[in-house]
Amino acid sequence: MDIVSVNSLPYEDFVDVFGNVVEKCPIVAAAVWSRRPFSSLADLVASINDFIDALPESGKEGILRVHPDLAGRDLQGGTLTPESREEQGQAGLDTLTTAEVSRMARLNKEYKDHFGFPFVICARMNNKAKILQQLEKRLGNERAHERTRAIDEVKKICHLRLQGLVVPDRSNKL
Ligand SMILES: NC(=O)N[C@H]1NC(=O)NC1=O
Repeated sequence: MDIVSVNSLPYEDFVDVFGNVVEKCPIVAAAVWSRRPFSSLADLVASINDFIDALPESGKEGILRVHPDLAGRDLQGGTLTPESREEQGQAGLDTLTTAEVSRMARLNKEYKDHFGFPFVICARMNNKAKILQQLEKRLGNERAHERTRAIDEVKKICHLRLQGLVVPDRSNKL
């Protein structure tokens, strides 16, 4: 879809198409619809990022809390969103050894117990080794810093999901 078509979508269709660019947060798409027309894909990305940045810290933590664990119960039970399933698969999280699954589960729990939200990282920009390494490293961060770090990852995931939905603008190709 090009940006002209994006701008012509009624809000119901806009939310159907973009409702999961931020995992399980269709309210983000519903909110930014009123910021149309978008001049480009980059403008749509910026509008979503601005909306997220303007949320209170509790809202940002809410966004983090609806993310599924990496290599967690939803992956094993087949209840991930299609987007998350694809991303976790690309990072190799669906082919972990039993020992790796246990290690991931232990670290995910430790992280969640410590921060009160799940560990979030853009799986497609990483692989299982890097994800485990980052999980251990970020456990040592101060809470406010880590919340910002995790929201930055949400933005990266969102950007890649949007790139899969909106064709680049013609002006960018010239
Ligand atoms: N917990 C977590 O990071 N989940 C997300 N990461 C990603 O790339 N897709 C997700 O669902």
